[in-house]
Amino acid sequence: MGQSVILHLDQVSKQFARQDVLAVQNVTLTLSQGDILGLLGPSGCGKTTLLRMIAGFEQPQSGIIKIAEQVVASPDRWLPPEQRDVGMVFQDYALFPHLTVEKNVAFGLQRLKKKSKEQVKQRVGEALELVGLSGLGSRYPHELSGGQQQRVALARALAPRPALVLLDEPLSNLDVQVRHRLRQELREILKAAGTSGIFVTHDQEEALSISDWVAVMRSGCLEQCGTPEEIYQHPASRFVAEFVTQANFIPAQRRGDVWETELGSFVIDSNRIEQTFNGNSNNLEQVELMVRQEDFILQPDEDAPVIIRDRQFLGRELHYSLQVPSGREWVARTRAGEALSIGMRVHVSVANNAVQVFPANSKQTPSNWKPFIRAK
Ligand SMILES: Nc1ncnc2c1ncn2[C@@H]1O[C@H](COP(=O)(O)OP(=O)(O)OP(=O)(O)O)[C@@H](O)[C@H]1O
Repeated sequence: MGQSVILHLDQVSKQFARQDVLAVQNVTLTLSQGDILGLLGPSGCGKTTLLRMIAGFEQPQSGIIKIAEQVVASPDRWLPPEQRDVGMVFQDYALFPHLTVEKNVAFGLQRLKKKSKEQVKQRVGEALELVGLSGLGSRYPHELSGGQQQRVALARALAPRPALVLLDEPLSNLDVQVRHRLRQELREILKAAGTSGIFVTHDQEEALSISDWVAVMRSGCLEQCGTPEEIYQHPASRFVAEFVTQANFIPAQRRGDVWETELGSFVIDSNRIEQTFNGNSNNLEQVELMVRQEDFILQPDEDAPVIIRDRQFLGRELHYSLQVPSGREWVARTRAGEALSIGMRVHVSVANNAVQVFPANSKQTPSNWKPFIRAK
């Protein structure tokens, strides 16, 4: 990460009243100045609760939260949201309908004392320019598109130049094209402002494309935190692999140094397997090999046992559902070119033998387990 630390969470937990399980459990993480963190995970995993604790809308049961070196929540200290130097952007924009764009943005500056009218005007102008809305200051929210309204919300959060901007599913109310465009803009705006940001999403692609760091949550816990590339290429658990990469898992049986699968055999160096399973691989007979959708290579072959059950055309890509003799279904993704027909038999191989080994049939990955990547 960069230099100075903007946010530090130490063992932060939260349990809501009348709930048996913790909504957030012992989360520890650090974010550096200027970095963007995506909080990713399925519905109910605790993303919003964690964000709200950082913002000051929820109080943790235990743990410490520091923003820009200042303790904002701990067992004996609590700062309300307005004293935390954070900006917040909500999913539904939360603009004041009766105020113009300028006044909405200026509202964010109210808590900054000793600002003259001119200074407020200048800050509002700068914030609107940053989000590309100069010239629209006298409009009302209902005179703007959804994407423009969300940019006003972003300008309002950025105008006071907070240490940190927190965004709760900021793009999820927008239609897909605007969402894709604003994704890139959001990153550029935060980078141009030099502001650190944390945004919550359950959209893998969104998290990977906007963030410098991605934190994947599961049942209140942090399952993995890393760069988008690390998360995608080296998922630390089967949960992350399934949630982020939507990879295929193929059972493999040991025959000496060779692992046999429905796809054929893979030679995997036994030292690496030892490392992967922390020296507990002696009696290991079965594993699962993870193959990412884009690493499958499909070739028409009348004698092959794999059949194309379905095909989806997605513009630049084709998605194939593959039916294999065991009854499992795999998914392959190829660049759109000559499409293979539904019902066709195909020989399936793996590009560069890029498989990753996971414990067999284990949705619950042991905590001391490290993934093994076959060299590409
Ligand atoms: N105010 C509350 N009172 C009681 N339980 C709550 C409250 N807010 C959230 N929860 C529970 O805490 C857990 C985590 O919720 P949270 O909203 O943080 O999840 P999330 O990952 O943001 O989900 P989503 O993506 O659906 O918004 C859930 O089980 C939820 O039902």
